[in-house]
Amino acid sequence: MTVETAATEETGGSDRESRLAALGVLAEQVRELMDAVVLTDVAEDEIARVTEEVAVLTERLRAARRDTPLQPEIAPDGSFRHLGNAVAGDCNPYALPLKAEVTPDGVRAEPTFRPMHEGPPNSVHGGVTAMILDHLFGTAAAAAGRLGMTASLTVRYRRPTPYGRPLVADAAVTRTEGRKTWVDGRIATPDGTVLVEATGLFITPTAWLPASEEVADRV
Ligand SMILES: CCCCC/C=C\C/C=C\C/C=C\C/C=C\CCCC(=O)SCCNC(=O)CCNC(=O)[C@H](O)C(C)(C)COP(=O)(O)OP(=O)(O)OC[C@H]1O[C@@H](n2cnc3c(N)ncnc32)[C@H](O)[C@@H]1OP(=O)(O)O
Repeated sequence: MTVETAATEETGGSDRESRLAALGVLAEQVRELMDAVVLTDVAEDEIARVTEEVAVLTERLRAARRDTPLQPEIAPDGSFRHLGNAVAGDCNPYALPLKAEVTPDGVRAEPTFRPMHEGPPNSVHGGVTAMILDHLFGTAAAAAGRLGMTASLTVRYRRPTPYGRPLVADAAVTRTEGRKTWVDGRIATPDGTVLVEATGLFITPTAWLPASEEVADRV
């Protein structure tokens, strides 16, 4: 696997960056739209009118399209980014997007879930929290120079996870063996009450071994 480097200033990189920033703003607006859909209580005829308008906007965006979402790349500032990713991608409305920071122990994030992530009444779907931990764990492995695919993820749900308020998530590599990397982590409230905890096994595909070293310092 190779990770492309985003275009430089000389090759029109700033135009591309400006477009990507605009796409990020659009994606965030669509997240607002998704929450508005799950919470709306407007009348049926208004729902029908809004649906028509959204259909028109969908066709406008389809006027020019790529074959895939934006792929992993090295940003102009040298950091790794995957703007089309379903968890961390700024340009993917499905993404939270998760912002992970590397710490001396592993990685850390402050996710805030949204009403659209509803699972059990008034709390976040367990598949969504598992997905966030999966990605955070992959980031911890990558930051340790061990970029991998999830081979298994064991999740323990301790308390219902609320949406609408900032939580704390962290992850750290606990063991390595050849191409295998084990990661532990959790999502908790800011005062330390554990909501979800998990253990993951990540395996570095042989083809990813060179990219693994390249990406480590850029996470
Ligand atoms: C995803 C983003 C990629 C972008 C990368 C670019 C830059 C990244 C920078 C930062 C990244 C930040 C975060 C994102 C990273 C990841 C987070 C999201 C991760 C995902 O969302 S990812 C999707 C779900 N994931 C899959 O879609 C995997 C499908 N699967 C496979 O692709 C293969 O299955 C694979 C590669 C797992 C193994 O394939 P392989 O051929 O390399 O392995 P092989 O068979 O040789 O086995 C070698 C040894 O592992 C043992 N072993 C194998 N599988 C095992 C299992 N499941 N459980 C327990 N042990 C297992 C064997 O028993 C043997 O053990 P032993 O050596 O002891 O005998």
